[in-house]
Amino acid sequence: MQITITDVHKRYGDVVALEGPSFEIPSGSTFGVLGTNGAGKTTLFGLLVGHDRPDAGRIEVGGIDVAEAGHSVRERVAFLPEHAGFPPAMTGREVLDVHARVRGLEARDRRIEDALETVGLADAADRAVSGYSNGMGRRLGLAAALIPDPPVLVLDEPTAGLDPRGVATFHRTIERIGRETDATVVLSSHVLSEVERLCDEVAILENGSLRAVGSVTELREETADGRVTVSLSPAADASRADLLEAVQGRGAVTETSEGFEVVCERDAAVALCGDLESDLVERFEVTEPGLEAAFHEALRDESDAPSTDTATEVRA
Ligand SMILES: Nc1ncnc2c1ncn2[C@@H]1O[C@H](COP(=O)(O)OP(=O)(O)OP(=O)(O)O)[C@@H](O)[C@H]1O
Repeated sequence: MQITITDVHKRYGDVVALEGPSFEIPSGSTFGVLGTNGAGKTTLFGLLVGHDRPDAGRIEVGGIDVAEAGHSVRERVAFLPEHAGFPPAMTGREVLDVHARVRGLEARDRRIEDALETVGLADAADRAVSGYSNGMGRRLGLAAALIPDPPVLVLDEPTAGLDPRGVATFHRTIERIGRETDATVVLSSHVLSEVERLCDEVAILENGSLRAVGSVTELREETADGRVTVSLSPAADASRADLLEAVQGRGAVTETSEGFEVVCERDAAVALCGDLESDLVERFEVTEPGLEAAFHEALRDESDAPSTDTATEVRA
Protein backbone atom coordinates (compact mmCIF):
# COMPACT_ATOMS: atom_id res chain seq x y z
CA MET A 1 0.00 0.00 0.00
CA GLN A 2 1.53 3.30 -1.08
CA ILE A 3 2.15 6.07 1.44
CA THR A 4 2.22 9.70 0.35
CA ILE A 5 3.60 12.37 2.67
CA THR A 6 2.84 15.89 1.47
CA ASP A 7 4.24 19.07 3.02
CA VAL A 8 3.72 17.89 6.59
CA HIS A 9 4.21 20.40 9.41
CA LYS A 10 4.20 19.73 13.13
CA ARG A 11 5.37 21.84 16.04
CA TYR A 12 5.38 21.38 19.80
CA GLY A 13 5.11 24.88 21.27
CA ASP A 14 8.14 26.70 19.93
CA VAL A 15 9.84 23.52 18.72
CA VAL A 16 9.42 22.79 15.03
CA ALA A 17 9.45 18.98 14.72
CA LEU A 18 8.49 18.68 11.03
CA GLU A 19 8.88 21.43 8.47
CA GLY A 20 7.23 20.29 5.27
CA PRO A 21 8.83 17.00 4.17
CA SER A 22 7.16 15.50 1.05
CA PHE A 23 7.94 12.05 -0.32
CA GLU A 24 6.34 8.80 -1.40
CA ILE A 25 6.88 5.34 0.02
CA PRO A 26 6.26 2.76 -2.70
CA SER A 27 3.80 -0.06 -2.04
CA GLY A 28 5.48 -3.28 -0.93
CA SER A 29 8.87 -1.66 -0.34
CA THR A 30 11.02 -1.67 2.78
CA PHE A 31 11.66 2.02 3.40
CA GLY A 32 14.17 3.53 5.84
CA VAL A 33 13.80 6.89 7.59
CA LEU A 34 17.17 8.20 8.69
CA GLY A 35 18.14 11.31 10.58
CA THR A 36 20.11 12.73 13.44
CA ASN A 37 18.63 12.86 16.95
CA GLY A 38 15.61 15.15 16.97
CA ALA A 39 15.29 15.08 13.17
CA GLY A 40 11.55 14.32 13.40
CA LYS A 41 11.43 10.57 12.72
CA THR A 42 9.29 9.58 15.71
CA THR A 43 7.03 12.59 15.15
CA LEU A 44 6.54 11.51 11.53
CA PHE A 45 5.75 7.95 12.64
CA GLY A 46 3.24 9.24 15.21
CA LEU A 47 1.41 11.06 12.39
CA LEU A 48 1.70 8.08 10.06
CA VAL A 49 0.06 5.68 12.52
CA GLY A 50 -2.65 8.18 13.50
CA HIS A 51 -1.51 8.87 17.07
CA ASP A 52 -1.32 12.57 16.31
CA ARG A 53 -2.46 15.02 13.60
CA PRO A 54 -0.24 17.27 11.50
CA ASP A 55 -0.65 21.05 11.89
CA ALA A 56 -0.63 21.26 8.10
CA GLY A 57 -0.08 18.89 5.17
CA ARG A 58 -1.35 15.36 4.56
CA ILE A 59 -0.28 11.78 5.02
CA GLU A 60 -2.17 9.29 2.87
CA VAL A 61 -2.02 5.53 3.23
CA GLY A 62 -3.48 3.78 0.21
CA GLY A 63 -5.16 7.04 -0.82
CA ILE A 64 -6.82 7.64 2.59
CA ASP A 65 -5.92 10.66 4.72
CA VAL A 66 -4.65 9.26 8.04
CA ALA A 67 -5.82 12.31 10.02
CA GLU A 68 -9.38 11.85 8.71
CA ALA A 69 -9.40 8.05 9.00
CA GLY A 70 -9.51 7.94 12.81
CA HIS A 71 -9.35 4.44 14.32
CA SER A 72 -9.80 2.73 10.97
CA VAL A 73 -6.19 3.57 10.18
CA ARG A 74 -5.28 0.72 12.54
CA GLU A 75 -6.64 -1.72 10.00
CA ARG A 76 -4.06 -0.48 7.55
CA VAL A 77 -1.08 0.46 9.68
CA ALA A 78 0.51 -1.62 12.44
CA PHE A 79 3.08 0.00 14.69
CA LEU A 80 6.03 -1.35 16.65
CA PRO A 81 6.98 1.51 19.00
CA GLU A 82 10.54 1.85 20.22
CA HIS A 83 9.57 0.69 23.72
CA ALA A 84 6.86 -1.99 23.74
CA GLY A 85 6.27 -3.78 27.06
CA PHE A 86 4.18 -6.88 27.82
CA PRO A 87 2.77 -8.35 31.05
CA PRO A 88 5.68 -10.52 32.25
CA ALA A 89 3.56 -13.36 33.65
CA MET A 90 1.83 -14.04 30.32
CA THR A 91 3.25 -16.36 27.70
CA GLY A 92 4.07 -15.05 24.24
CA ARG A 93 1.08 -16.90 22.83
CA GLU A 94 -1.27 -15.40 25.44
CA VAL A 95 -0.01 -11.90 24.65
CA LEU A 96 -0.74 -12.45 20.97
CA ASP A 97 -4.16 -13.91 21.75
CA VAL A 98 -5.10 -10.78 23.71
CA HIS A 99 -3.93 -8.61 20.78
CA ALA A 100 -5.99 -10.67 18.35
CA ARG A 101 -9.13 -10.54 20.55
CA VAL A 102 -8.85 -6.79 21.16
CA ARG A 103 -8.80 -6.31 17.41
CA GLY A 104 -11.79 -8.62 16.97
CA LEU A 105 -9.90 -10.81 14.53
CA GLU A 106 -11.17 -14.13 13.23
CA ALA A 107 -9.04 -17.24 12.71
CA ARG A 108 -6.98 -16.17 15.68
CA ASP A 109 -5.09 -19.44 16.20
CA ARG A 110 -3.87 -19.54 12.61
CA ARG A 111 -2.84 -15.88 12.68
CA ILE A 112 -0.96 -16.39 15.96
CA GLU A 113 0.85 -19.49 14.63
CA ASP A 114 1.79 -17.65 11.41
CA ALA A 115 3.08 -14.61 13.31
CA LEU A 116 5.10 -16.76 15.76
CA GLU A 117 6.59 -18.66 12.85
CA THR A 118 7.49 -15.48 10.94
CA VAL A 119 9.33 -13.93 13.88
CA GLY A 120 10.98 -17.21 14.94
CA LEU A 121 9.25 -17.52 18.33
CA ALA A 122 7.25 -20.71 17.73
CA ASP A 123 9.43 -22.73 20.12
CA ALA A 124 9.24 -20.10 22.87
CA ALA A 125 5.52 -19.34 22.49
CA ASP A 126 4.47 -21.05 25.72
CA ARG A 127 7.17 -19.57 27.91
CA ALA A 128 6.45 -16.60 30.17
CA VAL A 129 7.48 -13.27 28.65
CA SER A 130 9.51 -12.55 31.83
CA GLY A 131 12.03 -15.12 30.58
CA TYR A 132 12.37 -13.55 27.12
CA SER A 133 15.55 -11.80 26.08
CA ASN A 134 15.42 -8.21 24.84
CA GLY A 135 15.51 -9.43 21.24
CA MET A 136 12.72 -11.96 21.83
CA GLY A 137 10.61 -9.19 23.35
CA ARG A 138 11.14 -7.05 20.24
CA ARG A 139 10.19 -9.97 18.03
CA LEU A 140 7.06 -10.57 20.11
CA GLY A 141 6.17 -6.90 19.53
CA LEU A 142 6.65 -7.46 15.83
CA ALA A 143 4.46 -10.59 15.96
CA ALA A 144 1.72 -8.55 17.67
CA ALA A 145 1.98 -5.99 14.88
CA LEU A 146 1.82 -8.72 12.23
CA ILE A 147 -1.29 -10.50 13.55
CA PRO A 148 -3.87 -8.42 11.64
CA ASP A 149 -1.88 -8.99 8.43
CA PRO A 150 -1.45 -5.25 7.99
CA PRO A 151 -0.65 -3.72 4.58
CA VAL A 152 1.72 -1.27 6.33
CA LEU A 153 4.17 -1.99 9.17
CA VAL A 154 5.87 0.92 10.94
CA LEU A 155 8.89 0.00 13.08
CA ASP A 156 10.49 2.70 15.23
CA GLU A 157 14.17 1.82 15.77
CA PRO A 158 13.37 -1.91 15.83
CA THR A 159 16.87 -3.09 16.68
CA ALA A 160 17.85 -0.39 19.21
CA GLY A 161 19.41 -1.98 22.29
CA LEU A 162 19.73 -5.50 20.84
CA ASP A 163 22.96 -7.47 20.95
CA PRO A 164 24.55 -8.51 17.61
CA ARG A 165 22.79 -11.87 17.56
CA GLY A 166 19.44 -10.26 18.34
CA VAL A 167 20.05 -7.71 15.56
CA ALA A 168 20.92 -10.45 13.05
CA THR A 169 17.77 -12.44 13.92
CA PHE A 170 15.64 -9.33 13.64
CA HIS A 171 17.18 -8.51 10.25
CA ARG A 172 16.34 -11.98 8.96
CA THR A 173 12.77 -11.55 10.21
CA ILE A 174 12.35 -8.24 8.40
CA GLU A 175 13.88 -9.71 5.25
CA ARG A 176 11.44 -12.59 5.50
CA ILE A 177 8.48 -10.22 5.83
CA GLY A 178 9.78 -8.35 2.77
CA ARG A 179 10.02 -11.60 0.80
CA GLU A 180 6.91 -13.40 1.95
CA THR A 181 4.31 -10.65 2.38
CA ASP A 182 3.08 -7.66 0.38
CA ALA A 183 3.48 -5.40 3.42
CA THR A 184 5.05 -1.98 3.05
CA VAL A 185 7.61 -1.78 5.86
CA VAL A 186 8.70 1.65 7.14
CA LEU A 187 11.50 1.64 9.70
CA SER A 188 13.74 4.17 11.38
CA SER A 189 17.28 3.48 12.48
CA HIS A 190 20.53 5.17 13.41
CA VAL A 191 22.47 2.22 12.06
CA LEU A 192 23.23 3.03 8.44
CA SER A 193 24.54 -0.42 7.56
CA GLU A 194 21.22 -1.84 8.75
CA VAL A 195 19.24 0.50 6.52
CA GLU A 196 21.60 -0.25 3.64
CA ARG A 197 21.01 -3.97 4.11
CA LEU A 198 17.24 -3.95 4.62
CA CYS A 199 15.81 -1.00 2.73
CA ASP A 200 14.95 -0.46 -0.92
CA GLU A 201 14.59 3.29 -0.46
CA VAL A 202 15.57 5.84 2.15
CA ALA A 203 14.58 9.35 3.27
CA ILE A 204 17.06 11.45 5.23
CA LEU A 205 15.57 14.04 7.61
CA GLU A 206 17.32 16.84 9.43
CA ASN A 207 15.65 19.39 11.73
CA GLY A 208 12.24 18.36 10.41
CA SER A 209 13.12 18.85 6.73
CA LEU A 210 13.78 16.31 4.00
CA ARG A 211 17.44 16.37 2.92
CA ALA A 212 17.48 13.47 0.48
CA VAL A 213 15.25 10.65 -0.75
CA GLY A 214 15.78 7.78 -3.15
CA SER A 215 17.05 4.25 -3.49
CA VAL A 216 20.18 3.38 -1.55
CA THR A 217 22.03 3.07 -4.88
CA GLU A 218 20.83 6.47 -6.08
CA LEU A 219 21.80 8.16 -2.85
CA ARG A 220 25.22 6.53 -2.92
CA GLU A 221 25.88 7.57 -6.49
CA GLU A 222 24.27 11.02 -6.51
CA THR A 223 24.95 12.30 -3.05
CA ALA A 224 28.47 11.20 -2.25
CA ASP A 225 31.83 11.11 -3.90
CA GLY A 226 34.07 8.18 -4.64
CA ARG A 227 37.77 7.97 -4.02
CA VAL A 228 40.69 6.85 -6.13
CA THR A 229 43.79 5.76 -4.25
CA VAL A 230 46.86 5.50 -6.46
CA SER A 231 50.25 3.97 -5.59
CA LEU A 232 52.90 5.14 -8.02
CA SER A 233 55.64 2.87 -9.33
CA PRO A 234 59.36 3.81 -9.01
CA ALA A 235 59.22 4.76 -12.70
CA ALA A 236 56.99 7.69 -11.74
CA ASP A 237 59.51 9.25 -9.33
CA ALA A 238 60.82 11.72 -11.89
CA SER A 239 57.38 12.82 -13.04
CA ARG A 240 55.58 12.75 -9.68
CA ALA A 241 55.09 16.52 -9.48
CA ASP A 242 53.75 16.65 -13.06
CA LEU A 243 51.38 13.79 -12.35
CA LEU A 244 50.01 15.47 -9.23
CA GLU A 245 49.50 18.69 -11.15
CA ALA A 246 47.68 16.78 -13.90
CA VAL A 247 45.14 15.29 -11.47
CA GLN A 248 44.55 18.56 -9.56
CA GLY A 249 41.48 19.48 -11.61
CA ARG A 250 39.83 16.09 -11.12
CA GLY A 251 38.80 16.49 -7.48
CA ALA A 252 40.24 16.99 -3.98
CA VAL A 253 43.79 15.63 -4.21
CA THR A 254 45.84 14.51 -1.21
CA GLU A 255 49.45 13.42 -1.61
CA THR A 256 50.34 10.20 0.22
CA SER A 257 53.65 8.44 0.85
CA GLU A 258 52.89 5.97 -1.93
CA GLY A 259 51.20 8.29 -4.42
CA PHE A 260 48.01 10.26 -4.06
CA GLU A 261 44.28 10.08 -3.33
CA VAL A 262 41.60 11.90 -5.30
CA VAL A 263 38.05 12.34 -3.95
CA CYS A 264 35.68 13.01 -6.82
CA GLU A 265 32.42 11.84 -8.42
CA ARG A 266 32.32 8.12 -9.03
CA ASP A 267 32.31 8.43 -12.84
CA ALA A 268 35.21 10.88 -12.73
CA ALA A 269 37.10 8.47 -10.50
CA VAL A 270 36.69 5.64 -12.97
CA ALA A 271 37.71 7.93 -15.86
CA LEU A 272 40.78 9.07 -13.97
CA CYS A 273 41.94 5.47 -13.55
CA GLY A 274 41.59 4.92 -17.28
CA ASP A 275 43.68 8.03 -18.02
CA LEU A 276 46.66 7.09 -15.85
CA GLU A 277 49.65 5.68 -17.71
CA SER A 278 49.94 2.08 -16.61
CA ASP A 279 53.74 1.94 -16.30
CA LEU A 280 53.70 4.80 -13.78
CA VAL A 281 51.05 3.17 -11.58
CA GLU A 282 51.78 0.24 -9.32
CA ARG A 283 48.27 -0.12 -7.97
CA PHE A 284 45.03 1.79 -7.84
CA GLU A 285 41.76 1.33 -6.05
CA VAL A 286 38.35 2.88 -6.66
CA THR A 287 36.24 3.03 -3.52
CA GLU A 288 32.52 3.56 -3.96
CA PRO A 289 30.62 5.80 -1.61
CA GLY A 290 28.41 3.96 0.88
CA LEU A 291 25.18 5.11 2.51
CA GLU A 292 27.16 6.50 5.41
CA ALA A 293 28.99 8.87 3.08
CA ALA A 294 25.70 9.80 1.41
CA PHE A 295 24.13 10.46 4.82
CA HIS A 296 26.89 12.82 5.91
CA GLU A 297 26.91 14.50 2.53
CA ALA A 298 23.12 15.01 2.66
CA LEU A 299 23.50 16.64 6.07
CA ARG A 300 26.52 18.60 4.83
CA ASP A 301 28.47 17.37 7.83
CA GLU A 302 32.01 17.27 6.56
CA SER A 303 33.62 17.17 9.97
CA ASP A 304 33.46 13.46 10.74
CA ALA A 305 32.34 12.09 7.42
CA PRO A 306 34.11 9.04 6.14
CA SER A 307 33.68 9.78 2.44
CA THR A 308 33.98 6.25 1.14
CA ASP A 309 33.02 2.74 2.09
CA THR A 310 33.28 -0.14 -0.34
CA ALA A 311 36.32 -0.94 -2.44
CA THR A 312 35.15 -2.14 -5.85
CA GLU A 313 38.12 -2.33 -8.12
CA VAL A 314 41.73 -3.13 -7.50
CA ARG A 315 44.36 -3.47 -10.19
CA ALA A 316 48.00 -4.27 -9.79
N1 LIG B 1 5.89 15.74 22.85
C1 LIG B 1 6.84 16.62 22.55
N2 LIG B 1 6.90 17.81 23.16
C2 LIG B 1 7.84 18.74 22.87
N3 LIG B 1 8.79 18.55 21.92
C3 LIG B 1 8.79 17.39 21.26
C4 LIG B 1 7.83 16.36 21.54
N4 LIG B 1 8.09 15.31 20.72
C5 LIG B 1 9.16 15.66 19.97
N5 LIG B 1 9.58 16.91 20.30
C6 LIG B 1 10.69 17.64 19.68
O1 LIG B 1 10.51 17.56 18.27
C7 LIG B 1 11.75 17.35 17.63
C8 LIG B 1 11.70 16.06 16.83
O2 LIG B 1 11.66 14.96 17.75
P1 LIG B 1 11.51 13.45 17.29
O3 LIG B 1 11.38 12.63 18.54
O4 LIG B 1 10.45 13.33 16.27
O5 LIG B 1 12.93 13.18 16.59
P2 LIG B 1 13.65 11.81 16.23
O6 LIG B 1 14.20 11.99 14.87
O7 LIG B 1 12.71 10.66 16.43
O8 LIG B 1 14.82 11.77 17.29
P3 LIG B 1 15.62 10.52 17.93
O9 LIG B 1 16.44 9.95 16.85
O10 LIG B 1 16.43 11.19 18.99
O11 LIG B 1 14.59 9.55 18.47
C9 LIG B 1 12.80 17.34 18.72
O12 LIG B 1 13.34 18.66 18.82
C10 LIG B 1 12.03 16.99 19.96
O13 LIG B 1 12.64 17.54 21.10
